[in-house]
Amino acid sequence: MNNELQKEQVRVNTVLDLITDKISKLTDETAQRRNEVINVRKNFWDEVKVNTDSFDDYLETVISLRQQSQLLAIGQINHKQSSNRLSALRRMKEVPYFGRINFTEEGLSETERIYIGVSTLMDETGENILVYDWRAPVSSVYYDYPPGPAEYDTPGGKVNGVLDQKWQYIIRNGVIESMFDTSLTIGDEILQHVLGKGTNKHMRSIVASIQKEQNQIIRYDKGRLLIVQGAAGSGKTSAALQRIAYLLYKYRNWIKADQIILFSPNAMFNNYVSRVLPELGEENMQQVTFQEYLVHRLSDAFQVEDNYEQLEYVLTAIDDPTYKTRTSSIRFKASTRFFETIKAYRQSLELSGMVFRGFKFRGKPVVTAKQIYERFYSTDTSLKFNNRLEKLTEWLNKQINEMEKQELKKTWVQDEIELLSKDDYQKAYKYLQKKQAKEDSFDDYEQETKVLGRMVVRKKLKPLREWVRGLRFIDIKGVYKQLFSNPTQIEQWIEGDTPENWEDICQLTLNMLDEGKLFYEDATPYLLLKELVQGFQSNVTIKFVLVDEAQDYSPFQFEFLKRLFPSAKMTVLGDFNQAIFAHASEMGDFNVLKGLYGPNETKVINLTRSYRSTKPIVEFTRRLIPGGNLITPFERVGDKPVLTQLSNREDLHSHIASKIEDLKKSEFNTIAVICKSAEESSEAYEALKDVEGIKHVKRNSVEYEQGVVIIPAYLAKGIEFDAVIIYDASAQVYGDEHLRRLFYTACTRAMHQLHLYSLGEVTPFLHDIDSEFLLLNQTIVHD
Ligand SMILES: Nc1ncnc2c1ncn2[C@@H]1O[C@H](COP(=O)(O)OP(=O)(O)OP(=O)(O)O)[C@@H](O)[C@H]1O
Repeated sequence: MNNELQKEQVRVNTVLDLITDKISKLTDETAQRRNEVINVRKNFWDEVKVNTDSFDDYLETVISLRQQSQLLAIGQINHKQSSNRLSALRRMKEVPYFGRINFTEEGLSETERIYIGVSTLMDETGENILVYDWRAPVSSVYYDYPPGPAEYDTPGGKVNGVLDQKWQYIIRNGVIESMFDTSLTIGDEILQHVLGKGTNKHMRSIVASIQKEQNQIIRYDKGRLLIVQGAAGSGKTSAALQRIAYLLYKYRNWIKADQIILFSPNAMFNNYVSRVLPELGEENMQQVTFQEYLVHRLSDAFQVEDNYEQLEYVLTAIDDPTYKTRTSSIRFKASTRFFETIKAYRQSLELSGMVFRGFKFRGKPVVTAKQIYERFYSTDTSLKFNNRLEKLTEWLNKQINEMEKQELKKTWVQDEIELLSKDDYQKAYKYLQKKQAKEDSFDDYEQETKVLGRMVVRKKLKPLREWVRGLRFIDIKGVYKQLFSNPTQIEQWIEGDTPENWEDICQLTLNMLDEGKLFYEDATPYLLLKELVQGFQSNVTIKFVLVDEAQDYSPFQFEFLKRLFPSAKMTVLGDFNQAIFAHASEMGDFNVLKGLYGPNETKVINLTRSYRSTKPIVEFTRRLIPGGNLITPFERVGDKPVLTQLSNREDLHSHIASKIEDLKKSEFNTIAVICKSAEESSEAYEALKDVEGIKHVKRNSVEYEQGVVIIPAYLAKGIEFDAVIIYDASAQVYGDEHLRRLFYTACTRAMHQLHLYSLGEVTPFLHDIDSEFLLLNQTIVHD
């Protein structure tokens, strides 16, 4: 052991002793606080005197209740703080820190050694920092600078200085396994160390090896919108999660984890990333999929198609007679042009065209749709649309009031009074007693009948009033349908030409709506139109929104998110080379998004270095896409991808099965057989189900499975596997140019090994790839 290492080990030992000591004290303290909370809970009602006889007694009861609740809340906060601190110390006991900088602040003569770890650690006096949290302002120097002049931002302004040395440590169980002077060594040993290992069941934090450009993403907090465009495996998701941890640290007094929301592609991905924040000592943010939100808002009116159902259709239903119509419809309905059309359509509703529903009471019309229409369009058009709707609501309520008076006189009311329950009579009696106290005299019987009658009628009218309050008299489905009911009328709202196959699109849409179904491509436009008409629902408590796999969202959906979260800053992360949905061509890059909050509020960061896969895999995958030469592989050795061409399905399955067995022997944690679609996955599973432990991942799978899985490419998005087998890379399966990005997405899931199989002629995507980058296992016929 060299001298420097020995000295550093001594420091590690001292720090660990201190941590052990703190853990032991804090364990007692936490237990004590826990007992305090339990005691308050147990004795809660003993300390509260419940007495509501007089107003003073009531007041006293409320005060003592409030005091007890406060005591409980304080106890719970104290307990949570000490138990959080305890978990942080326990984490530090394994790895107290991972980095160090020697930094000399301008104007000071002394060079300070700043050690960086997952959390702050003070010495016994509480005055000196032994370890700085990775999110502390000074820690950014570690991630941002090579030795030389350096600076960092603090709330009080910039601090300048000189970074003399930068060290990285690998500490396991309290022992320094290795330490590197990163200013001297070439390459990044920590990265090599981390990336060389196999996959984990859950994504891990990258705190010890955040790269400079990733650090920019993590710490950016200026404009409303941060756009991250990054190659496959460049650490977009990792940086997004570190960013959340950073925001929770920086704004710890202002925001809580549930004020941050991450939009992710599916439930399995949620499960895959669920450990990163707890590992960093933070609570998880809210995680949702856009689909979940759509279902939440629309499922009482429609059966909403799922985004993967739509994709599966696009991938497999080529022979369907309406295929062309449907795909044009998907592209058009996701476009900015359709968004503008909807806005223009909504504008036209100011003058005419709203669709209303009349309503009946006891089988007789109260107001007809025609009357509502006439009333609405007789209001002053200079008023705002929603004010006009308010006025209409008032008018409708008046109609109900009028009717209430008329109904009171009718015989059905008497019949209903007789059917009233004891409780109802009691209520009427109490009401009358109160009234009697105010008024000198009245006719008991007559009054009672009136009160009971009103009670009956009001109860019956309640649903109607709620109906009006919920603006259900607006037939939103009818308003949306109207947009498609006459194919030529779109000309008045659309800019430029009518979309391709428009007449057929209209018919297809109407058919679906009549069946009570909403295609995925219709869901956001429908919801947007609904909100443009009825007023927007918004959530102002959310302060940060992060959208991962953002290339799969349409500009429409972003517009929607912006309106839904008006107080939030947005981070959008994506890669257009992995845009796999049929509407993808509508947004070839994120430039459209610059208009969302305006260029001054928008920052774009590009990530071009790919960390997930070994160098030979990246050398291959980057050749699959245009502009792939801009992607730089991280220097990690490995085997070249291999292509095996087979002429019949039995051979294909036996080769894949034996490859899986070989890979299992290499002790890889995760091996994925990636298919084009769910349909192909089912086929592959049927043929390979005898492979021991093989699992079939479907749309509704929640757990990210280890071992061997068969999975459609679109579900494998965002996650990674030690070894990937492309089930069938033939021209038959990946013949169409629009599948290039899906194919690229599938191949880029591999960390260490990539094996491609092809049944017959190979996909044209591989034709131009030199055998230097893709080893051929069998003879391939090149065109
Ligand atoms: N700075 C880093 N240090 C260590 N590992 C890293 C770093 N950056 C990325 N990685 C690793 O690279 C892999 C890919 O990262 P991640 O999934 O975040 O990339 P991505 O850009 O979201 O990929 P994709 O778009 O393909 O889903 C992960 O295993 C991650 O841990």
